[in-house]
Amino acid sequence: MRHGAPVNLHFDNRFLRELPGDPETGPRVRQVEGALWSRVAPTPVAAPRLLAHSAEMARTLGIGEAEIHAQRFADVFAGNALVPGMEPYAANYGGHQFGHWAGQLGDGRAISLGEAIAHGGERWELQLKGAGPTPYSRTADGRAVLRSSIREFLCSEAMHHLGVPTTRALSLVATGEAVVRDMFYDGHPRPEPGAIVCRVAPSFLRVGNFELPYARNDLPLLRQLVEFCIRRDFTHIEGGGLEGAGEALYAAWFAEVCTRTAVMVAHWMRVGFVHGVMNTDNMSILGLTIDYGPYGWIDNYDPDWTPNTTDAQGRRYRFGWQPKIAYWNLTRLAHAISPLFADPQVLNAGLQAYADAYTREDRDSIARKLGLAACRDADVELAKELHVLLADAEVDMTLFFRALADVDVAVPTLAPVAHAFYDDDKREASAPAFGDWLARHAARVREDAVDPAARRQRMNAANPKYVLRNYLAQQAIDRAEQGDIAGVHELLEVMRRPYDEQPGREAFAQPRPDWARQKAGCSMLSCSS
Ligand SMILES: Nc1ncnc2c1ncn2[C@@H]1O[C@H](COP(=O)(O)OP(=O)(O)OP(=O)(O)O)[C@@H](O)[C@H]1O
Ligand SMILES: [Mg+2]
Repeated sequence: MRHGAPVNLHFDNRFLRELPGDPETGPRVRQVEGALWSRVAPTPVAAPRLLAHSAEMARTLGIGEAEIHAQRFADVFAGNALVPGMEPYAANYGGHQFGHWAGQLGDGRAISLGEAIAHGGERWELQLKGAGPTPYSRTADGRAVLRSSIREFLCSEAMHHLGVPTTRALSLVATGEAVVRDMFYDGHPRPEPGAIVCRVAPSFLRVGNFELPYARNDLPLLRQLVEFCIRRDFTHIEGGGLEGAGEALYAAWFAEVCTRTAVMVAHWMRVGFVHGVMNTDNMSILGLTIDYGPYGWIDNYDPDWTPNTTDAQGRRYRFGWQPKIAYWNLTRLAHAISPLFADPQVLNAGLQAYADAYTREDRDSIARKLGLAACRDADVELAKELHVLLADAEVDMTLFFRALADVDVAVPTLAPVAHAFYDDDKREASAPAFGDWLARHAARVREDAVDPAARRQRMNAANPKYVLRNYLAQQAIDRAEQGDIAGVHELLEVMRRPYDEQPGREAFAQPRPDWARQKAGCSMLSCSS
């Protein structure tokens, strides 16, 4: 591995310094006990080539444009070279997958490079996804394919610009190597181009990091991790007069994890995002959206929809269940940390904080999406009735809410939202019901006596014009697989300003075309990535 300093970053690797690690280094697959991480270097790839980067993320890290376009940048973020201060490792975690305890999982293809300290002093962990085998790779290859890397790269940044708490993406690098995948697990493996995304977040700690020491009854390790997480990632709690307060501090921390998770999920529901694999190993302790695998975006409003074909049977991770699944995941975390409490009942306050925060955020979303000054109890019912109508009549969620601002509340009609319907017959059949709902909504809006321009602005800031529709991402992927990366750049550009009207870019704010209804990648995704 080559060393050098092309990319100017300063590292302070507290996770490695302050927490116990695995004495063995390298990728030999193994159970790792008594340790929270294992040193392992990325496996170099044949021909690193930068395909795309996030200008915002690079700026935040203090990486200049000239550095980005040097070959050295692609080498570093493909795992072929290290910047001084980088100390690659894989984290050790477990998880509940589809409701069942799965034992040790860990970073099987993610390799953290270190904790970069930005100019403002913020801490940003840099992590390569697809960087080669680690002790946690089990039977898999440690790699990622281009299609899934494009999806992770674009969605991380799209979510950020939508105001949804998320891990970020700095770069997308082609490896010049093929990766063999059986996309639908149907016995048809084929070679696909490989790629690596460099993800960025203040921390990649997950619920599963806490569950594993609990499952192994390693309480000292569990306590060390909780204390470290508070000290490093929740400094405001630590400084809040609870120093050394043990259980009270832990309980305050748990409640904040719960609150942040509620905020995150409420945003998902606001923008129509379906995560697809809400296993506890994919739940960030910081309340960030993590692991952009078989995720999808709601086209026609359907609370029962999941894009994940691996979950087609029970549809555990369907859109409408996300709030309760997140709650269940938090009960797993509560369980995991319960041995640290003389009376674990205190953790119920944290779970209650989840419920309260979700209700609060959801009501805030309702008010903003419907253009109301504040959400009253009756408005929650109004929103529920709308959801039923949208689902029954097969109406596009994004288009409908965006167009709702165009309905004249003095004389409400269906015309401004008519283009959001996928089916003409269903539109005709549901017109009276929608007419009735729009009339009641308009009457409710009039009660607020808010300036129409201000109301419109507020609605537009909650109802995005542009989301990363599944078929749009797939079109960019199809082009990229043919060697044309421009579609990825174009989508990234559009998704940088999702709430703005962007004249000339109307093609990105259309209903899902018919051909995309049942096409792989557009409505169905497996975990094969
Ligand atoms: N190609 C692979 N090689 C090795 N391990 C893998 C691979 N794909 C997934 N895993 C591992 O399988 C487990 C569950 O996979 P999941 O699909 O949730 O994660 P992921 O997409 O790889 O990563 P992340 O959660 O880091 O975004 C994790 O331990 C993950 O590291
Ligand atoms: Mg994962």
